[in-house]
Amino acid sequence: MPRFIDSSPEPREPSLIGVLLVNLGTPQAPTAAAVRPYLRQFLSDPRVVEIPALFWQPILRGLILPLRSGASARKYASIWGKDGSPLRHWTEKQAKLVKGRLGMRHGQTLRVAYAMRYGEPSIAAALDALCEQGCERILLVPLYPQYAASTTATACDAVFARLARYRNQPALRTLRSFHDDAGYIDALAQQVRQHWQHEGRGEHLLMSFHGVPRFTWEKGDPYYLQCRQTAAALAQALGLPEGHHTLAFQSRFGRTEWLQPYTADTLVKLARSGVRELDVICPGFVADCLETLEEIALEGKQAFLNAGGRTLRYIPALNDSERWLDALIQLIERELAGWLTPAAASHGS
Ligand SMILES: C=CC1=C(C)c2cc3[nH]c(cc4nc(cc5[nH]c(cc1n2)c(C)c5CCC(=O)O)C(CCC(=O)O)=C4C)c(C)c3C=C
Ligand SMILES: [Fe+2]
Ligand SMILES: [Fe+2]
Repeated sequence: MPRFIDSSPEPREPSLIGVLLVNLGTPQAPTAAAVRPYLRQFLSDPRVVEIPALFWQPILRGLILPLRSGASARKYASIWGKDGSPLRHWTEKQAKLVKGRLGMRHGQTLRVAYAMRYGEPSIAAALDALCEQGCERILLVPLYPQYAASTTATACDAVFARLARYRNQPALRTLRSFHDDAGYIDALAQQVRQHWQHEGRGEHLLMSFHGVPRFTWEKGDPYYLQCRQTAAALAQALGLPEGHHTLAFQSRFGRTEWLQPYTADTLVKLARSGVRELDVICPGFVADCLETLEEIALEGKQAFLNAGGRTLRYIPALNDSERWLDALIQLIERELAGWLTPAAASHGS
């Protein structure tokens, strides 16, 4: 690989804008052989596991990967659809819908692509393709409502690292977070109301976010604060009184303390405190994935029932819902503002 990626000297289509949607990534198949390289890439990211590689790599390769790959693959198998991984399916669909909607308004000037931070399609390949098509301005949209170094920042890192190899770099903007965006909160509230209307309403709403180690908050990561702000805004939008909603953090990994309260403990506590019918939403995931469909809708439900609960209804992620697409388009157009008008207008026709 050359130090710099040189583009050909002929002029291309003038100044297009590229929108790159990025989500976490997923294995190619629900098998140990496919989960292993995915987990290796994911858990070797120093933004995700903040232990010096010298200590961590032997543990990861000698212990974690051999033990976890098979177990994780079985979990993936339980949620794998006819379209493969739900996370990939929904992300691809979101990109297609964004492309269609933005295309109607700015088709001449915009290109839309999606990529995964770990696995395929890679950020490097998607970025190269956008620049090959003539995009001289790129908007990066990490699909994480709440900013975390382990998600948003590492997606940006991967884009910056690829651009570091370019001779002729595009201009770049990044969407930092949208945890308190009115359109996003409205889309979540609508998702809950629709669920209440069609599936019935539980006595209590649990809002479960993916956890991160507690020390990341102490070191300045705004993730904890932003999750609390999202939860408060959603409870307010739904008019939920105090005592009828709870915030918790799921998916703990490793031995260090993570953000509390833990979702697993909270499910048991709620059941023991007499809640019989529980609704659960995971506002930090804009696409359904292993962590929602398996950890909450299957495992979490079982834990709640075992502790005395009667029903746990999982409220699907925003996926391809109308209001979420509206909100996403609005977020993108707001970020693109100075680029689209009047500059885009002069290229458009
Ligand atoms: C939504 C935000 C996410 C944050 C923050 C996050 C932090 C984080 N995750 C791990 C470890 C694992 N996460 C895994 C799956 C997974 N994580 C997210 C999102 C966030 N992670 C998603 C969307 C998914 C699902 C992917 C899919 O294919 O559906 C996994 C893999 C599955 C497993 O083996 O359990 C691990 C491992 C850490 C350590 C971390 C913060 C430090
Ligand atoms: Fe995760
Ligand atoms: Fe998990």
